[in-house]
Amino acid sequence: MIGRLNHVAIAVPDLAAATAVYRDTLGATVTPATEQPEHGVTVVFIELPNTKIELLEPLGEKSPIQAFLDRSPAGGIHHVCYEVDDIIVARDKLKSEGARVLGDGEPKIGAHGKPVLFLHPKDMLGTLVELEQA
Ligand SMILES: CC[C@@H](C(=O)O)C(=O)SCCNC(=O)CCNC(=O)[C@H](O)C(C)(C)COP(=O)(O)OP(=O)(O)OC[C@H]1O[C@@H](n2cnc3c(N)ncnc32)[C@H](O)[C@@H]1OP(=O)(O)O
Ligand SMILES: [Co+2]
Repeated sequence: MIGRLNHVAIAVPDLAAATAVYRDTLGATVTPATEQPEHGVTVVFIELPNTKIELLEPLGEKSPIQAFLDRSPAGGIHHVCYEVDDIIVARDKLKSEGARVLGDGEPKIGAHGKPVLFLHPKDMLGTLVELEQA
């Protein structure tokens, strides 16, 4: 059911400093920072030849990544994002097999303008999984 690895996300306490590491130290191509108020994060994408790295900084009072950063103040790998052809078909199959879909269970529009959903890390081998419609 899952297809390409769309991105690996890293939660960071300081987005500008993290972007500089990828741009200046690692020599990668980076996108401008974009606020995603519906998701409670500000995002920079690092464009690699075969996938992307998504740097995430908390935005607003109720950011979903704040508790993660409280536990790991230096930051760390937060989620992986896989592409699926049909996010509703994928969601319903996963739910029927007992996986918990986070939030109200309905897709939101993600950073690439496509529908996304998140699966609880306790149902996915301790890893938060994002699904993005291809
Ligand atoms: C920019 C848009 C979009 C895109 O297009 O790419 C994005 O990527 S948005 C990214 C941010 N949005 C989200 O992460 C939404 C989904 N996440 C959530 O709803 C929450 O973060 C969460 C997964 C429910 C966790 O919230 P938290 O407040 O940390 O909950 P708990 O404290 O109850 O944690 C429960 C349990 O799970 C462990 N945990 C939490 N986060 C992670 C994680 N990222 N990876 C692995 N494990 C995680 C946490 O440690 C707890 O474990 P125990 O202590 O053993 O119970
Ligand atoms: Co993501």
